[in-house]
Amino acid sequence: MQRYALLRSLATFIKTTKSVDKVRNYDRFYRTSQRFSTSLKYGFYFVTGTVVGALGSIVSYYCLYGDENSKYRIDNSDVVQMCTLNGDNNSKMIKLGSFEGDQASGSAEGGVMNRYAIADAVAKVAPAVVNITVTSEGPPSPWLGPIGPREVQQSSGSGFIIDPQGFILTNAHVVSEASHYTGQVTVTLQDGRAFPGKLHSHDTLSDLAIIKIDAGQPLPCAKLGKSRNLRPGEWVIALGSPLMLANSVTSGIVSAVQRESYELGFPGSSKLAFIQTDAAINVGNSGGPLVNLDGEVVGINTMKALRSDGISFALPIDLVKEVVEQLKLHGFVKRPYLGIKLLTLSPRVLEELKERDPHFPNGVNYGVLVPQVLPGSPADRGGLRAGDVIVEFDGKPVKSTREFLDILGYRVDKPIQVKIIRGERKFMKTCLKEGYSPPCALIVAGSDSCAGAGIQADLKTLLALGVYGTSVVTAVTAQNTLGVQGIYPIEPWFVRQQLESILSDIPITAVKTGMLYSADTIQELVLALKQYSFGQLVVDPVLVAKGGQYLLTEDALETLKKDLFPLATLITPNIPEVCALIGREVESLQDVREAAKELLGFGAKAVLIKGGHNIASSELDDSCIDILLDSQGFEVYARPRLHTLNTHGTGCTTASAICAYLAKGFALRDAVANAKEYVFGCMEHSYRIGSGHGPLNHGFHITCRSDSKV
Ligand SMILES: Nc1ncnc2c1ncn2[C@@H]1O[C@H](COP(=O)(O)OP(=O)(O)O)[C@@H](O)[C@H]1O
Ligand SMILES: Cc1ncc(COP(=O)(O)O)c(N)n1
Repeated sequence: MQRYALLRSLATFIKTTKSVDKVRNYDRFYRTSQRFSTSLKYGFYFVTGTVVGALGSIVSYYCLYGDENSKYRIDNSDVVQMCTLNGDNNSKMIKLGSFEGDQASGSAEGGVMNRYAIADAVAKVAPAVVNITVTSEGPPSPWLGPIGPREVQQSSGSGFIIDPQGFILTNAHVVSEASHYTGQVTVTLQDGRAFPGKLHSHDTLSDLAIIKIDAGQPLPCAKLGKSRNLRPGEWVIALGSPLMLANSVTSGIVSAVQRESYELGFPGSSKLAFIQTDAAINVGNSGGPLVNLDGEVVGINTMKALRSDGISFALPIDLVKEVVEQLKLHGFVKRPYLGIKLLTLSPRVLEELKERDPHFPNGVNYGVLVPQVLPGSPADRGGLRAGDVIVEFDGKPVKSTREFLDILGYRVDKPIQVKIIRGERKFMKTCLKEGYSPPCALIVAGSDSCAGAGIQADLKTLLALGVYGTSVVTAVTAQNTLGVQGIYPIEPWFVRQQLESILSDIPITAVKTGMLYSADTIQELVLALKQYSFGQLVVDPVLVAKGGQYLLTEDALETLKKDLFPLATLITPNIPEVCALIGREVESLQDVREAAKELLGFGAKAVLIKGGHNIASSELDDSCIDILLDSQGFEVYARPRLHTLNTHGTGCTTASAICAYLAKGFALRDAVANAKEYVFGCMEHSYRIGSGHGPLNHGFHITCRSDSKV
């Protein structure tokens, strides 16, 4: 009867608590996932929305050709044949891997699995597995508002003790969703003792959180194994509290060892690769351990696919260990940043590249291609260039982006040697692995007290697009949606002082200018730009506000054209500004094209004529057409005209959005296209504020609600 002993003791711990699911229910995000990955057959509920953020801009895959990692790695030879464990016959045994030591993989030669193999593994880890309940207040009653009683909400998930002093690991979503980290956490141990838990630290990107409890005595800990040793087909066990049933055990096999997050429809979070398992994982299992037959934790159960049985995902413990180390050290996770894009050179990709590009280096048989290096990034400073093929990273050969990312790891501020092939030559470069910091841009413009245009709009735009914005103020305006009531110019020498403060310290990769007000201020700006490196320059020649007030003195127009335009990557006049700059009217699209050619003559590399203002011609129908002229010729960007009064700051926002994309390393034409989409979204979701030309909604992707539409 021994085989049932553990099950009986487990049954005594099964408690029913009022609980809401905490396992990731992927169905809710099915549509979002589909947008990203049309090939996905299943719905997924992702770890957190923020996953698609910072890391994606750090090192991201070019998935044009797919990746060899995206193929299922299960291979028949890896799957161990099982016989049933039914009956009381101890002699019914199957051979399975020994999993001992630091071998890269278990082997069927090494050990024997008996009927208690799973129960024995469970016994080792079960005392460290906990149930986590979060109690929080629900939203205010729709009838009584803040004065009414609030419903008490409870949610529950799993976790496990990793330190005898009471540190417990779980998923961040177990403790965040219901409560935004403000609810009360209760941790119930396997023996039924319950303690209040405190959130020690969390990392939403990897969906991990550490909870601390004070039990007054050392607690049993789970032993952490190595996920890199896992093999498809290997037995694994999931422990936790599915559907409120605390101390539940399920088992299955590893279905895939490295299910990349982009395969699940989560682009950007390229560092995450999950263990896929068919062990039954249900709502409430989130944060619980996935364990090997040695009773060692190899993963954290994090999410499951709906519309299918037995497709669940766990965060690999090797990644978890690195995150936990940082969480314990700093309370947050510093992620290494190099600033490159990567493409695995699989045999198929190599063949295609060699066919397409006669200059592709002959000697390359494997490696990772660098299609883009972000300007000013650690990789750029280390000497990496677009087109390089990385063949060795930190002394280890690299054949895929996954191998590259695994070597990159989580530690920052460490120099790392990169062996590359460039053309027919091999080079060794050293890059410093730095913590991620966003690209930095500088805005030189006037302040708009109404905050729809000027410096305020520009900074909001940069923030919304993931760029760190700095500012030099040229003038302060008293302004609202009806017009500009007053202008207080900043002395040019003080504009210069602001410029020096920023350009001498912050690594600026793009500058945008708006209202410059006077010729003297333009001169100071030109001098500073000639003295410091600043990347790309977008000049929005702000001449007149929407209400008709002049934002540039008359004598400054010539200085703008003669001295500033020649330094510009792009100038972005609207139609009235074009007329003022070339001294004649434009009435048709043909006129606009002619004007663009003339404006390019002032020395900027490109000109974008913005089409928010109607021109006399009926050619435009009901569209807003912007026309770009650069060294490659004309490019047209068209969008339907939105019938809204909220156009305060459209020009500033367009130029600063282009500046943001340039700072992020986008090519000019892509920067313009993306900026146009962003401004359209800001306008489409703008609020009705003020009684004149209302501002845009620069944070529409954060605040967007159906009632926010005008
Ligand atoms: N009503 C509108 N509907 C859609 N897009 C618009 C509208 N008004 C302006 N835009 C777009 O906003 C950007 C800024 O253009 P514009 O309004 O001409 O600049 P400015 O604010 O300098 O006058 C352009 O991309 C333009 O096409
Ligand atoms: C300080 C300042 N700078 C620029 C503008 C132009 O605004 P728009 O983008 O609507 O042309 C403005 N109204 N105020």
